[in-house]
Amino acid sequence: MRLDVVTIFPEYLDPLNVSLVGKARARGQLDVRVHDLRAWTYDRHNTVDDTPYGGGPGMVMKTEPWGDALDSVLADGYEAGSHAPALIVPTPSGRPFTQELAVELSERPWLVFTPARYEGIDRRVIDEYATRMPVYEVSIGDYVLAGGEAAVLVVTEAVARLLPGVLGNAESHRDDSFAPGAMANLLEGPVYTKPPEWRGREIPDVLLSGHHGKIARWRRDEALRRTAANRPDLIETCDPKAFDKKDREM
Ligand SMILES: CN1CCC[C@H](Cn2ccc3ccc(-c4n[nH]c(N)c4C#N)cc32)C1
Repeated sequence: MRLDVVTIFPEYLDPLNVSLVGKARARGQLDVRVHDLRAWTYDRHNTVDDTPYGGGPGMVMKTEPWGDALDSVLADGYEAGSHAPALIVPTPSGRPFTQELAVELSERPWLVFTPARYEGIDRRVIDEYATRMPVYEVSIGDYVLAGGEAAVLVVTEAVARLLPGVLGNAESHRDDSFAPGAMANLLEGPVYTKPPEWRGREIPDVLLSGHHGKIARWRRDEALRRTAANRPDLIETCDPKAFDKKDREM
């Protein structure tokens, strides 16, 4: 998979050099290219913004730098293979970014991110590229950030960990929250490791029992309890029949 990011803060994407994404890049599983939008400005001040038509607060990012930047990035054609790019536009007015959408994006060969700043990008840029490729306007949550770069980090990590070979078996995303199956749409339960006693706090006996069926049932019950407490909205989306089937397997 290839990821391109066009931004006025390229250094904001430095975390893509470390940890899971950094390792995937080093192994050649991920090709990440970060571009400074100001490289496509030609005035003395490297201007990327201007006042909004119709008035209002803040500034709007100009069409020309974005158009020149995206044309340049897309011209690569990704070795002119059958690599259809998709544009990923972080915005508070976008569709919620979910695990389901992460799975959908992880199946695409090429993602081009356009994290904006100020009050966003002149709408004509999105409309222009929507004539050429799929555009995903996504929001990472119901709060307002100052720009889209944090969303690029979030989406990239959520997508990269789903790519084949990026997570080792030990870190499998099989039991992820929101992954399909009996644990679908359930939050993770509590986790424990050595020492067996810490400041008078011990490990739940079932986890020391070695009885895999009981452990699996306990973990599911804990996930249900935590989901009911923190995300009751997800409870209705669970498939109770999946639990019966899972119980029969335990
Ligand atoms: C007051 N104005 C309102 C419009 C947005 C302005 C800041 N901004 C400019 C570009 C941009 C991109 C994403 C986000 C963002 N905020 N919250 C999320 N979940 C996001 C996501 N993905 C925010 C952004 C601030």
